[in-house]
Formats: sequence, structure tokens, C-alpha cells
Amino acid sequence: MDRVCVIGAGSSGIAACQVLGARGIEFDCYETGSEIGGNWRYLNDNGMSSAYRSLHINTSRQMMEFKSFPMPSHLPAYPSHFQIAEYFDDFVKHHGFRDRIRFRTEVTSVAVAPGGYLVTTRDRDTGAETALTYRSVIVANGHHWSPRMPEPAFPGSFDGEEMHAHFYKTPERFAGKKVLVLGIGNSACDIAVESSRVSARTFLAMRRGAHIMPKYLFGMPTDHLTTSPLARFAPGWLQALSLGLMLRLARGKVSDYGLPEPSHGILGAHPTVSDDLLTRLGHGDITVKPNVERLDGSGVVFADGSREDVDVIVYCTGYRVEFPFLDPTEFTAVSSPDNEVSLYRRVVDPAHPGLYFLGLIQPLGAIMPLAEAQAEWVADLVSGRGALPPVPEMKAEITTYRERLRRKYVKSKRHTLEVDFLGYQRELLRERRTWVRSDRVV
Ligand SMILES: NC(=O)C1=CN([C@@H]2O[C@H](COP(=O)(O)OP(=O)(O)OC[C@H]3O[C@@H](n4cnc5c(N)ncnc54)[C@H](OP(=O)(O)O)[C@@H]3O)[C@@H](O)[C@H]2O)C=CC1
Repeated sequence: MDRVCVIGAGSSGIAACQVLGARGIEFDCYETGSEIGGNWRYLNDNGMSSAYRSLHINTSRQMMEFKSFPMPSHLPAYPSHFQIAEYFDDFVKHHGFRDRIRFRTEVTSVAVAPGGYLVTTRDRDTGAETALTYRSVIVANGHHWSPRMPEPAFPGSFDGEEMHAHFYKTPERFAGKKVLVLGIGNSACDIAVESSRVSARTFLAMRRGAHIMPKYLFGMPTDHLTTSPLARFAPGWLQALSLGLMLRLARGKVSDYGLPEPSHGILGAHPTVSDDLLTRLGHGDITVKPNVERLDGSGVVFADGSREDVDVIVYCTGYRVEFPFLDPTEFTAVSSPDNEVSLYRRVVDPAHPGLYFLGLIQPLGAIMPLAEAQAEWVADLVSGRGALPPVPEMKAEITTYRERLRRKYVKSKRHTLEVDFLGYQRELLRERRTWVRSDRVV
């Protein structure tokens, strides 16, 4: 069987390596940095980690662990990035494939070539370039590393410091300053909370409200409730209703804390998870504002006409889906500036079979076990156990998925990759079973 190329040794890349290795499929994995872990490697020298010093995952340990190597039970319910990176190191050690990862090797181009894809790499230390053809390429370079600034940019000019959340590491730089944090996603909440402990003032501005999920509900990690056997098979509307009721009982309305009430349903947006935000709001240490209307020299004017002096603006405005090694005119399925991707089962571009995108999804839960499930699906295809349906069928599936997204989620560039954590795993498994039944096993 042909050797497979894996791009990236973050959580999805190592999931791919493990599955390929277990199936006896040879592979080369290229990683720009000196270590595995991707986003979860704090200060990763590949320059692509958005982790800050205090980052803890916001899904529980049981939700994020790889099936093939459960997280040790001595770890807390919500491990830190240090613990997660160590777990990934142990995962690779346990499965014994570290020697097949080429560290400090950047993939600079993947181009269509006879027999597959020509993958060009550059050794970061020597600058030496190598080009090899692979029939199958697994792209696992992550989608939370290329900062997206407000689009269009706010009018006016600002005299202070502007930064994107990607570059935020620790709060000391905010000491004694007036800080404006923009957005109401997970980065914004964590950074506003940290800033509020040291800054002179912290403003949190947003263009819409959000349902803030606590990490714990009734003494257990919230996602243990949302993936409980009862929730597993309940229809979406019942899940939303029961979660909404539980939140209302446990902590009231978000407007009780000064946040705008969201106009969308509780499962209509990627979840913002924070236990600390509501307390900091209750302490009066964070001031809530509507969106920025314009920058105004030493300050900012907000949509309600109010103006505040500000020293630093932190744009927690999300990330671009980007593949610097793919020519956007050839690989149009993943080159939309609005993060729209057109992939069969969120993995395959119908125009480029043999090229697989892993972890290019956003679940209400963690990516790792889903990347593992995707890797099994891909390994079936690579080994000939499975086969892709005809192109029109793949395109129809993509259209159906995008229509479902449009119906379910608030229109936003952050909701183009959403998948249902349990439903998506079932979907992949179902298709793998049909492959076995239809006797495609070789
Ligand atoms: N502890 C953890 O595990 C953490 C996980 N993460 C994850 O990382 C990913 C990225 O999160 P995050 O960095 O928060 O980014 P997100 O894309 O999730 O959120 C971006 C936020 O910025 C807002 N926004 C975007 N453009 C504008 C604009 N022009 N004006 C005003 N507001 C704007 C969005 O609003 P709108 O909804 O209207 O588009 C949204 O509130 C997510 O998957 C998140 O869950 C992040 C931090 C911590």
C-alpha cells in the first residue's frame, strides 16, 4: 500500500498517525515545530499556537481523550494545556511513532501531480527542499492559528495598542491599563476575566448576546449532562429545552449579570463556556458594551453612542481557515475568505480525492475523538475497505450539510464548521458499516 503524507502533528495529525500505524499503513508526518501538540503546545515554536498561559480546555477530560489511549484518571476534569501537551507526548510514546514525525519541516506546497499530490517540504534548519509524490495526503494543520480581524475594519483611527487574541499570553501587559476586549467567544471571556484582575478597567464589547455555559452543572462537568444516555437520543429541540431549563435554574438569565440576552436558541451558536465571567461581571470588574462603532483616537465610540478612553484593544474575533501550502485557485473547496468549506463528510473535496482534511470541524465538544473517528474513516478509504460515492452524491451531501448549518446556527464566519459531537461520530460509523456490508472489503 502507498505511503501516506500527514501534514501537522497537532491533535488531529497524531490521531491520523496512530490510526494509520495501527492499520499497518506507512506514513510520513511533517511538523513545522519542534514538538507535537499544535495549538495545545504553549509557545509552540511553529508560531501557530493560540494558547495562553492560563488556558484550560473547556470540554471535560472524558470528552476530549482519544479512545485508543484514555487520559489518566489523576488529571482534573478540565486539564491545562501543559497537561494536555504531556498527554499527547505520552500518546505518541505509547503508540511508538515519534520517529516517523519529521519535526522542524514545513510543508510549503501540495500540488496535483500524476499519481497523486506532489508535497514539497522545507527543512527549517538547513533550508533544504524536498519533493515527494503521495497518493494520499492528510491535511491536519488546524484552523485556530490565523487571526481574523474585524471585517470590515472599524472606521476611524486608534492611538493605543491593538492586538489579536492569538498573540495574548499573560495579563501583566494590561496592568493599570484600560482594556477593551471584543467578542463573546471563549477567547474573549477568558481574556476579559484575566484582564479584569490587573487592569484599571476592562470593557467587554459584543455584537450579539451569548448563552454562557458553566463548566459544572449540579456538581458534574456540563458536557457529562449534554452527552448523557438520555441526551444521546433526544431530539435537538428537547436537548435545547432541557439545557436551557437547567441553565436558568442554576444561574438565572445572562441579563441578570448585565449581558445582552441572546436572540438565538441555546444550541444556535458555538458554546461560550465560562464559570468566571459571570462572577467578574457581578463584582463590577468588567463593563459590558455593545459593538464598537468607530475608533476615536484615545478611545472608542460604541454602538449605543457612549465613548470610553481605551489603552489596548484585544480583538477576540476568531480565526481564518487557511492552507498556505494549497493554491486557492486549484483548491477552491477550502479557500473561501468566509471560512466556508465544501467537503464530503467534512473531510473530502470531491474534486480532489486522496486529499483528506482532518479536524476541520467545530463540535459542541472536543475535536480529538472526532479526528480519531475521521482517521478511521480515511484509513478505510486509503486501504480500499471503503470507497467514496459518486461526485453528485458527495455534492448533494455537502449541500444538505450546509443547509442544516444555515437552519441551525446564527449566521457567522465562526459557524461554518460546526458538527454535532455524537451525531457526527454516528454518521461516520454508519458509512463505514455500509462499506463493510457492501462487500467493499479487500
Ligand atoms: N478553553 C478553551 O478550550 C478555549 C477554546 N477556544 C476555542 O477556540 C476557537 C476560537 O475561539 P475565539 O477565539 O473565541 O473565536 P470565535 O470565532 O469563537 O468567536 C469570535 C467572536 O468575535 C465576534 N466577532 C467577530 N467579528 C466581529 C466584529 N467585526 N465585530 C464584533 N464582533 C465580532 C464573534 O461574533 P459573532 O458570533 O457575531 O460572529 C464572536 O463573538 C473556538 O472553537 C473556541 O471554542 C478559545 C478559547 C479557549
